[in-house]
Amino acid sequence: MSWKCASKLLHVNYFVGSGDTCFFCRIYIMGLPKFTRPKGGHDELSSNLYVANCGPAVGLTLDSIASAFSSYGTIKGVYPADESGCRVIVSYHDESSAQAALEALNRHPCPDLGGRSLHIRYSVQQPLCQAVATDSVQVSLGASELNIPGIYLIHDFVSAQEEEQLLAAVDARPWHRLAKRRVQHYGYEFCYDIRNVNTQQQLGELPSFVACILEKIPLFKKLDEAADVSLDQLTVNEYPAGVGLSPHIDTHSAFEGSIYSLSLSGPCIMEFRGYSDISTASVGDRDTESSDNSSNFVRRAIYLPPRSMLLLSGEGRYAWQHYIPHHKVDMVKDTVIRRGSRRVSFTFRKVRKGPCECNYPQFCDSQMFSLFSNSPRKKTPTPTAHSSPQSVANSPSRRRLSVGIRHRPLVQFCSAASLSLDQTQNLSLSQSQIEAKLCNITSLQSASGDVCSCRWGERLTMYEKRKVSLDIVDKEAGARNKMVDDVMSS
Ligand SMILES: O=C(O)CCC(=O)C(=O)O
Ligand SMILES: [Fe+2]
Repeated sequence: MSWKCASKLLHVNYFVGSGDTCFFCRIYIMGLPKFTRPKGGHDELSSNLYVANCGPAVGLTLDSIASAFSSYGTIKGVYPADESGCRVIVSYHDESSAQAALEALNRHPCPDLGGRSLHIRYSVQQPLCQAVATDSVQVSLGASELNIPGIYLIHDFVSAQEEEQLLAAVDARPWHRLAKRRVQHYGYEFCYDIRNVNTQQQLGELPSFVACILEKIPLFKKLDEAADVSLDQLTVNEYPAGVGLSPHIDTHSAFEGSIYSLSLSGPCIMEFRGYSDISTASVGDRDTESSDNSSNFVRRAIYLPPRSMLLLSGEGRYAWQHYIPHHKVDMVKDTVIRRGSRRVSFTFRKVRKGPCECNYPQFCDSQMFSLFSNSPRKKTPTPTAHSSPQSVANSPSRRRLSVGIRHRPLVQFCSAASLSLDQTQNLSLSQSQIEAKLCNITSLQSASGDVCSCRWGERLTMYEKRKVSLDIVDKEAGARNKMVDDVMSS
């Protein structure tokens, strides 16, 4: 029996049975039901057997196992029970065959399987709906089906041989361990605490082993006008099987428009979360690891097979969060896939030298300030909700009052000014002093252009939660304007 690989009809017939690994994708295709590991000491009679000490990892092919067990009845199939390679499910048409096999083979050396002693129990079938995450969203196989402006996917961007060489190259270099995954940085280091790069410290050119990828980036030129920018930052992520990535938008001020992400070794589902009404979203919502107001979001998902290259640009890059659900099993169309191996991604970006001037100021850390200033506004998507930041900014009585800047500028500010967070309380600085301290936050400006005081108040305790605000309050305007605050925190 052969099964079709879910990676888009390309790898047909590389499965000899359900549960095998696709030669190309290294994913398990589970076209048939999943079985639970039997619990407790009392096995319930079943037509399915859970057989331990048996499988490809101990030198037994699925075919040889099927042949040995077929002496006791007609077999429906033999499937890996998990990713170990040494536990399988043998499924019979009837319970009596399973019972006969269990009695004959359990804990006895099995001559047809090299004398190996098997540990056999009855196994129960798990309903398909339990095998797949229940919160799943329909997964697209291509970018046009995904239908998010600015997101493109090219399959087979690198060859299998290039993939092997790329993996060998990074595996020969030191990994930096994060909580759930390992990373390597080239060009510039990406600092996860401030979600930005340290532009003062260049690590060097991108390594020569990625030349084969950089050469092909202009292939995207037809799709994305920014495709010929010279990319200078690379983050390599290694995700163990089933490990994902939290929702985020890559910091606007850190990187220029286009972001390229090459998937290697294993597949994943990447999900995207956009606001159903983009105008009501704000910069504070860029990173929502803990909050999940799902009714405001539109969710989409795309299947990223190994060797595919994803491009995030335009709206998809600036206004949609992307993330990888922590799933070991996903549903792609009507096929259940299991993430059976690590996934290694190469994410290429171009470090931004000036402020971001995108058309999505709601999500832009460079432009957050100007939402509240008198300066002429750039073209932005028209807001409709009357309580949106834009409408506040455009209302004369609300101008020149307050600005909220999240997390990264505050940390940058404190470290540049050699201040502890406590010292920022009631600190008085001129606008130019602040600008100078804030390094590359060149868009920072006071609405009135006067002396500002950096106030640091009740939100200090939220610092740990990365939701901190630095409020730069125009002194002339006096106390913070409550309405602006309300909008900021809504
Ligand atoms: O692993 C990936 O493909 C995405 C990585 C990513 O989004 C990031 O590093 O910001
Ligand atoms: Fe990202």
